[in-house]
Amino acid sequence: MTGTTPALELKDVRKSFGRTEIIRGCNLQVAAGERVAVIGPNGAGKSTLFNLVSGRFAPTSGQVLLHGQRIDGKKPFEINRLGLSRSFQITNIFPKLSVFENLRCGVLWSLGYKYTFLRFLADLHDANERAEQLMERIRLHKKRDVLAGNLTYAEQRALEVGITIAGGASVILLDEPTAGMSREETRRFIDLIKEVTVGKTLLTVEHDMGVVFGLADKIAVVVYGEIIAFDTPERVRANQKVQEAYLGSVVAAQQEGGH
Ligand SMILES: Nc1ncnc2c1ncn2[C@@H]1O[C@H](COP(=O)(O)OP(=O)(O)OP(=O)(O)O)[C@@H](O)[C@H]1O
Repeated sequence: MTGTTPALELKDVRKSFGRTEIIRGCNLQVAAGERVAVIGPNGAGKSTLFNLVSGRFAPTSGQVLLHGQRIDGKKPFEINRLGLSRSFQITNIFPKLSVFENLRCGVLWSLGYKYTFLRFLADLHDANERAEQLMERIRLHKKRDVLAGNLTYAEQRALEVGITIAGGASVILLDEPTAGMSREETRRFIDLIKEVTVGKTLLTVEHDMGVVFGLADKIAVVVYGEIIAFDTPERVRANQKVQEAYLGSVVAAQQEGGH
C-alpha cells in the first residue's frame, strides 16, 4: 500500500446479532476511484457489511474509515454528509413526484440541515440546475415531468441511482443495481453506472457474475462473515480458495442456466 489514504477502509470489523457473530473480522482497503463488487453466497454477510458501512448498524468492534475519518457508530445521515451515499430502494423514490422533482429532492436533501431559509432560496436555483444535469446523465430528460410511479422498472432504478449521486458523494454504495432487469437493460445500465460514477469510489453488492465482471475493478469475496479474497476479477476467478468456497459452483450453475 502506498501512502495514499483509502477512500474506504475496514479494520477488523465484527458484528454480532445476539450470540451469533455474522461479520467475523473484515479488513478492506478501497482506493479512491476504485469500483468494487462484493460477492458471496446467500447469508454470507454482504448486506450486513453494507449496513455497517452506511451506518445502519454499528459494528460490535473494529473501525470503519471514510477518507481516513472514523465513521463507525455515526448515524446514516451523518455519514451521508461526509460523502458516502447508499442507493435507496425503489420505495424511496417518491412515486407521486415527477422525475425532476425526485432529483431536486435528492439534491436538496443532501444539503440538509446546513440550511437556513435564505440560503435555501439562494440555492434553489442551483438545485434546479443540478437536477436538470443529473436528468441528462441518467438519460431521463425526456421523462422530466413523468411521475416516478409511472416509469418503467429500469427507469426507476436509473432514477434511484440519480438520487444516490445527487448530493455529489464521493463514495457510492449500490445494492444489486441491476436486479430484476433484462439482459439488454442490464448491459445498458452497467454502462450508465460506469459513466455516472467516473472518478467516484463505487461498491456494489452483486449476484450476477456478468455484472460483476463487467463493472468491477476489484472483487471482494465474502464467505461466512469473512473477506476471503480481494483482488482483480481475473485473479479472483483463478483463486483456488474462491473456487472451492463459492465461485466454482456459481459459475457452473449460471452456465447450466444458460447465462
Ligand atoms: N438484524 C439482524 N438480526 C439478526 N440476524 C441478522 C440480521 N441481519 C442479518 N442477519 C443474519 O446475518 C446473516 C447474513 O445476512 P446478510 O443479509 O448480511 O447476508 P447476505 O450475504 O447479504 O445474503 P443475501 O445474498 O441472501 O442477501 C444471515 O444469517 C442473517 O440471517
